[in-house]
Amino acid sequence: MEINIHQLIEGARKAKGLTVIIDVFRAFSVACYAVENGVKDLIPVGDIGTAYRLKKENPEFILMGERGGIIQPGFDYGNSPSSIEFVDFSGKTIVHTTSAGTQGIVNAVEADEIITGSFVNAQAIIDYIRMKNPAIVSLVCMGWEATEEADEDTLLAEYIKNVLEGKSVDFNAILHYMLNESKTGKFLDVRDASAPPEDFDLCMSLDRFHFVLKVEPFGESLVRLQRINAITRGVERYDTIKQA
Ligand SMILES: O=C(O)[C@H](CS(=O)(=O)O)OP(=O)(O)O
Repeated sequence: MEINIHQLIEGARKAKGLTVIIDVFRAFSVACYAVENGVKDLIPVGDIGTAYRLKKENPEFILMGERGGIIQPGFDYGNSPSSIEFVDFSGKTIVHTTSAGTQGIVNAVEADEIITGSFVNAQAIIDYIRMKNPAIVSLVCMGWEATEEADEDTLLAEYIKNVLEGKSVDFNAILHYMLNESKTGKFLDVRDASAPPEDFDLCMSLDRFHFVLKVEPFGESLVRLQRINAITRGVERYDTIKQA
């Protein structure tokens, strides 16, 4: 298995094989919280205009996401896991657009298969890659606004790669670095209310969820994130849970 780490939009465009689009702060952490809370269809889009159009055509849809980290006019939620941690989304459709994470999905045009990446489902991602055993794995770190590399995304990519290659990992050291040294780790502490400090803990909550989110076609031109549950952690058994 060849495992490559790529960065930012150009990295997403180069990604081949089984591709993990990584965005720890916060797109693919908040996506896991939304899916855990029962969302029926989670539709990632790159263009905010597409999000507004979908809402206009389907007023019952929920808009979630950000530009510059800030919730946008007409949006129901920003990109903050703490704002949705206890929201019941059963039966709902969410359209999600962000500056970095969802841009990676729409740019990974060479990938055979795309799943999302965050620490909250790291072990499930590792187990899923092992189960699929592809020739090439691409780990794409989306960074800040998809233009500047971010520590947390690169650290997750290295964590996944090291585990897959049988090397040791130390999540406590990662956490310590993110809390005390990383510029992007401190970022959440000083931001406005749309990125409250609680988001740090929720995004760095290792293996809180035992599913991966796989990108699959949805309708004529959209994609959605399909939940694939890990039945047994660390063992190569998976069950595909079709969303209702
Ligand atoms: O909302 C976030 O935390 C970030 C903000 S930024 O655009 O990367 O600065 O968005 P995301 O797409 O989740 O990285």
